Amino acid sequence: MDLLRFITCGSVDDGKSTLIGRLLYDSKSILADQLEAIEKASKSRDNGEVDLALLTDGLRSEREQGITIDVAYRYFQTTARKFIIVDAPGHIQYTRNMVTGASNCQLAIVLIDARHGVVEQTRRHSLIASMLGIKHVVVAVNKMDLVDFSEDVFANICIQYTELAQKLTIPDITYIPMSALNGDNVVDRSEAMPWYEGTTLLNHLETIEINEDDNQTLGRMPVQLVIRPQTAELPDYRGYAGKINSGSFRVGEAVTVLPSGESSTISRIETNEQSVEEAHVNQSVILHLADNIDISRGDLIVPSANQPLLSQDVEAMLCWMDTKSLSLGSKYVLQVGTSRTRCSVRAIPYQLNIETYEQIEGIDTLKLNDLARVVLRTAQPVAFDPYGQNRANGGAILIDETSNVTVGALMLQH
Ligand SMILES: Nc1nc2c(ncn2[C@@H]2O[C@H](COP(=O)(O)OP(=O)(O)OP(=O)(O)O)[C@@H](O)[C@H]2O)c(=O)[nH]1
Repeated sequence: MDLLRFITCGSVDDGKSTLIGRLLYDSKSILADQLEAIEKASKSRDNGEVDLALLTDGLRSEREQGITIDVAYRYFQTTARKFIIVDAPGHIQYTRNMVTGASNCQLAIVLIDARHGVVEQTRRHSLIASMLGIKHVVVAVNKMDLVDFSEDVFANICIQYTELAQKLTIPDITYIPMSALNGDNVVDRSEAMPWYEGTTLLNHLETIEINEDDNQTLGRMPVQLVIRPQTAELPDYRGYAGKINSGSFRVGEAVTVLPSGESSTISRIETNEQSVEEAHVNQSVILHLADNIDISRGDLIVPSANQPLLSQDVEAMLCWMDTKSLSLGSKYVLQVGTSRTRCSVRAIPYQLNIETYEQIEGIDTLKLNDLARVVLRTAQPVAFDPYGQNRANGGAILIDETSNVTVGALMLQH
């Protein structure tokens, strides 16, 4: 059964927690004891109805403050698919959490309160989803019950969003009018909106085609470990273990090891202690090469016929995640896959205004949650693909050398 990982984002009070609760409740993914606990907790509230947001608001501090403060993950499953919900908080200061949560999602649900239409947060979340290469966005127009289930209100919001999306790169956008509170169009079709001919949210999540999103053509395997037992039984054993990030590899294929550029052919592929002829994306394998070449952790094995970029000058979109600002000229460690190298920030061509998408030039420092284009110079050449072509080998992080803290997320470009 395949897995869909999606993120939910919206402003505070758009109904994110209620929507997730409704999805779990109506798809019968809640355990009986959880339900009982929620029913009890709800009774002490105003009207005694089951408060679905309680299901979702897992963190104690969240309940104390009444807002979501960190990324939370929830799992559920239907007969069609397994799901991981990444629940990102709505607050402006938590852009970095959304970047963290969304980086490996295939789909984003952008919640819009039908009464308010597209707001600042809609622009911000959509920009981040687009930057992170999320191909599928569901615009969930929620609280339709508060606008009399009006088709006009829904249509206007679709127009507003389409306009915004023209400045972004989101290939697939689906609009669904719903009421998370009442359950309209979440799992069950709404009777209150007969004018809506589309599918329900859950049905959309269950049926959307995602397999083609994984990059099938660019074989990339970052070496995690060189295995050389050098025991009496296995005197010559030498394998390179790692997880295939994208594409596939087969026995007999000519490969190149980066950054050294040395070449060989694959002589054997092991997975689960079996030899296989071919291995694919997301499989953990041990590759054996016909020639003895110098390979260590952090190297990237790629097909000789289809190599990534290799450069010491790297451009990227950056989300700055540290409370300490970034300034021009600062030095960090750049990590791509398993490879690490030192780098300095050579230039900040522009910062992105997250609401208007304008490029602001002449910037020399970046604050927490800022998004900007940066130019880095690295100590060692870095092997990478442009993020837009291959998320798996085009995403990177910046690490502060002294604290070892991740301070930035990068989408590498040409
Ligand atoms: N009328 C109506 N109210 C809704 C609907 N969905 C959510 N609400 C209400 O809106 C309020 C906010 O809902 P939440 O689910 O807590 O909002 P949220 O977006 O998760 O907020 P945070 O997680 O704190 O960022 C609650 O009072 C919900 O009952 C809806 O479809 N219709």
